[in-house]
Order: sequence, then C-alpha cells, then structure tokens
Amino acid sequence: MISLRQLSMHFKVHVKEAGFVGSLHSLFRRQYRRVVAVDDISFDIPTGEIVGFLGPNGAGKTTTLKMMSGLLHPTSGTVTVDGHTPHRRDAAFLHSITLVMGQKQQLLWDLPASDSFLVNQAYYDIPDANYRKRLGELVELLALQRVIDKPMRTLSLGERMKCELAAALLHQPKILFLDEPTIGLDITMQQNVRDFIRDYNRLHNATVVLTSHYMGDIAALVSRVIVIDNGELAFDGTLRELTQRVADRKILKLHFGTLVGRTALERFGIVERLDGHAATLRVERGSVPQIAGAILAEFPVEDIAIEDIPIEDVVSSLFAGNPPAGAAR
Ligand SMILES: Nc1ncnc2c1ncn2[C@@H]1O[C@H](COP(=O)(O)OP(=O)(O)OP(=O)(O)O)[C@@H](O)[C@H]1O
Repeated sequence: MISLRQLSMHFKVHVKEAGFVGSLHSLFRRQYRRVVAVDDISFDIPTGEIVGFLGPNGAGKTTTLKMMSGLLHPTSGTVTVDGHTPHRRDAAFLHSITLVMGQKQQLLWDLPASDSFLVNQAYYDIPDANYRKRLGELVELLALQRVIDKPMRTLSLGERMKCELAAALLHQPKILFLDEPTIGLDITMQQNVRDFIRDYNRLHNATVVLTSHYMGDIAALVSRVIVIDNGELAFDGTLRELTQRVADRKILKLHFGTLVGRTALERFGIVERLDGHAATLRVERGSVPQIAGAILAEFPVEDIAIEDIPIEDVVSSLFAGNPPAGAAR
C-alpha cells in the first residue's frame, strides 16, 4: 500500500537578474523564488493496482513519483510505501521498488546490457540461480535474446528501453514507478512494453504507478487515474468517471434510410462526419434525450448509438491545460 498525506514539495529557485550588471547583482544579493511543484496531495494506492498519473507539462507528476521512490525529501506531509519512508532509502525499501524514467537512460552506454545486469545482480545481492531464472524470464518476455550482448549505444531506442526495463526488474520489485516508459517508441514497441507491464502486474501482483502522455498506455493499462494540475490533485477515479466529468458533450452515431443534408443536422449539434447515409454528431450531454427524440421524429433513422467522447480527446484537453471541472474524490 502506498499512502500520501498532505504531501507537498517546494523548490527554491535562484532568480537571476537580466544583463551583465544584473548578473553581478545576483552574485552579491541572491534572490529566490519558490516553485510549488506539489501542493497538499493525499491518496492511497492498494497493492496490485495500476494507477495512471495524468496532467499537463509541469503539473508535478515526476516530482510526486520522485518523492514516492525516495529521490526527493518532501517539504511537508508524509509518504509511506509498504510501511517504509522512501527518502530514508533503507535496503528493504530499495529492494521492493524500481523507478524507470523513459527520458533518462540508466544503463552504461558503452557496455552490453548483460554487463549492466551483472552489476544489478551484485547491487541487489541476487543469488545466481534466482538471477539466471529471472533474467531468462525477462529476456523471453521482452524478446531480448539477440540484443543483450551488444553495446547499448548500438541498439535502437525501443531495444534500449526494453533493456532498461529488464535491468529495473531483475530484483523482482513489487512496486514499479514508471515515468513515461514508452516515450519515443514506435506503436508496435509501445504495445510490447504495455503488454509486458500488464503481464508483470498480473504475475507478481505488483503495484504500478505510471505517467504517460500516450493515451494508449493509459487506456490499456490503468484501472484508476489521478490527475495532477498545477501541483494539486484535480481528479482521482476511473477513466470512465473522468470522461463523464470532463466531457460536456456526447457523440450521436446515426444511420439514415435516405440522404440527409448537413445543414439540417447542424441544427442539433456539431456535425463531425457526414458520409452517405451515416453521420456523427457531437451534442450537449444534457440535451441528448431531446435531440435524439427530435432527430428520430424528423428523419428516417435506421440506427442510432449514443457514445461518450473518445478518451483520447478528454486526455488531450487535459494536456492542453484544461483541467477537469469538479472536485477530487
Ligand atoms: N529540481 C527542481 N528545481 C526547481 N524546480 C523544479 C525542479 N523539479 C521540478 N521543478 C518544477 O516543478 C514543477 C513540476 O515539475 P514536474 O517535473 O514534477 O512536472 P511533470 O508533471 O512531471 O511534467 P512533465 O509532464 O513535463 O514531465 C515544474 O514547474 C518544474 O519546473
């Protein structure tokens, strides 16, 4: 179980004055600005859950992950991970977690991954038999057979990411902090990494906390999303609840018995698509029953379906800096 209580992180940032004279000034009279990266966040994550962190750039997601994995000491509040206080970084805690940062490579560039794996074996004190078994499983699951003996610098981005994941999981952590694990990967490789994370979660009942800008990762993996905006908790619930709360519109998919003109349909909502007898309309959520009724009365409708706004659209509006209205759970 991971528990955050009123967790905050403030950074003190040196403010430099502009120009040469300003730089001189700053040398003698240093001025600081406070950046509130995380502001009074509380939530619990039970063992075995996969949680997605969403929010615009600079919202505080990575800072929260760093506090949960013990890289940063919170300014105030508490975080406990399976009873450990992360920033104390005691051995039992370090053995139970892993942190993978998609933007930051941790394996040595000039060495093959197999050498870095041995370093991790020594660091985590993994007995030989266990090491060979786990490595075998990871190499198999991630299809790394032809990759691990080549120097990292000769590998593709996707191959490097898979090696990073293998190295990060050799000690079989129960808690995975994954910061943009699929960044820069092509679609097939993203899918492979996603499948792998899901399998690992099921196999080991591992808790996974994930940030990603890729909707595919979120939709495929997480049962719960936590939205952070401007350092604050903006939403905590399921993807479906998020869609319902954020989207003030719904989609009407219609199939008509005859051709229907665009202008006739525009009276009811935004026409997203009109293709022969098929049309897609975006309509106000609250007016769906009246609009559907009026369309059915006016046109020869053969089929009608009412759907939520695609989750991709919901999330891209979050990343565009329009946080969901409504209080956190
Ligand atoms: N070491 C630091 N010193 C000063 N400010 C920092 C530091 N680390 C993060 N920040 C600031 O804290 C805020 C939150 O940053 P953070 O990296 O946690 O956001 P994020 O949600 O992970 O963003 P992104 O999606 O772009 O990775 C930002 O304003 C960032 O500039």
